[in-house]
Amino acid sequence: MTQVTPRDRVRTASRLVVKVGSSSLTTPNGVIDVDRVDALVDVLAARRRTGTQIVLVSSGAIAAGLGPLGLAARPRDLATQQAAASVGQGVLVARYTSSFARYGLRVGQVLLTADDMMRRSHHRNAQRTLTRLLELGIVPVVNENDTVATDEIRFGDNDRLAALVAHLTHADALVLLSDVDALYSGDPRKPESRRLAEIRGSDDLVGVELGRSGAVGTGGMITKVQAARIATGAGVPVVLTGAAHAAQALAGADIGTYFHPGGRHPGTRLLWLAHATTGRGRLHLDDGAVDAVVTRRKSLLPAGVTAVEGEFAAGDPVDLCAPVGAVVARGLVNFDAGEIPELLGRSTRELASALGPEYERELIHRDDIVILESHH
Ligand SMILES: Nc1ncnc2c1ncn2[C@@H]1O[C@H](COP(=O)(O)OP(=O)(O)O)[C@@H](O)[C@H]1O
Ligand SMILES: N[C@@H](CCC(=O)OP(=O)(O)O)C(=O)O
Repeated sequence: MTQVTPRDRVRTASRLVVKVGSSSLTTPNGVIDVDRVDALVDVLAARRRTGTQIVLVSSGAIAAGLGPLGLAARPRDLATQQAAASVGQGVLVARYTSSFARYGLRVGQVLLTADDMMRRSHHRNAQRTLTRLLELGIVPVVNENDTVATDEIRFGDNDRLAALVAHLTHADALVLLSDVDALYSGDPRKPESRRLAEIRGSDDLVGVELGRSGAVGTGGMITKVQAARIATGAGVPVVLTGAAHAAQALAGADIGTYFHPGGRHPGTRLLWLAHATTGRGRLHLDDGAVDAVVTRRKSLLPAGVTAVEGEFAAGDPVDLCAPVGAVVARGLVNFDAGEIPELLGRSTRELASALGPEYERELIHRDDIVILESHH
């Protein structure tokens, strides 16, 4: 009898998100490595044939645009990166389209921004589209919408985006494929570094050296571990391994690193906010407001705010600080920074009668607040 292992959750998953990094898809001179794309698609198509729904989160737009644009290395400036992504994304999706067509499968391109993951209305939109594509038997090929993303709002790496997509689509598992075959205790090129086969929680990561990436990738191990935290925090197990081991990883073999899922906790739409962004400004709360927001999970009203710092626009993430100054929560604010001073300390009813009914809304809706980990 075969033993049941945690990795059976990957082997038996009926919905999988698979993320593949730039370094696994392109050659160092900035063109798509057709053989490696085909090898990956062979594995995904085989799994698709067993009925598993697959969302492919694929990086590589910028890397695949370098060759066509005659660029020797990944450009530093955002505009040229965006130009490269614009050229490369088309090439990449064309390649996936023909590679999946060998198996009679179709792909659908989905380009997402951080906003699409954060804001309620956009979030539902993305969710609806992805779910419909899967129902139609299509393989969604997801990437960040690099051409419109600015430095501030950009993910920059697809690891965290993939974790959010896994949560959004209620995937059973997330598979992160890279050019390294596992998470190691230190730089994998050093002989003393050991493969970490399983991570059960943050304690297992104490002392692990998370380094930067190679030539074409962006996040290195830091963003992969962050992605694993986001996904496991939403109850989704994660396997991290090399793209060359994709078949074994999907079959639940003891390869790479398996991150055990935690219990699902509410508010995971905002995991991005907690893990992957910083506040664009700060709101200082009085004790009553801290209690309302953190303990009673209420919306933040202007009456409990004593001061505002920073330049931000309605919809931006801001940090919520306790009177002693510690950041206790983060939320998506409903007003521009410049509008807030005249609202401070005033009740919503008072504001509505003085300024008009549109000022009766909360400063931050409770669904748009995430309590930072140390304050749970
Ligand atoms: N502790 C570690 N364990 C494994 N790999 C690590 C570690 N620290 C840094 N790395 C580096 O992270 C790289 C993978 O990240 P990245 O280049 O961003 O990949 P991708 O393009 O697949 O997203 C590996 O090539 C490896 O050299
Ligand atoms: N959206 C970008 C992803 C950037 C990137 O290099 O990501 P990754 O290889 O996953 O670290 C692209 O397609 O080029």
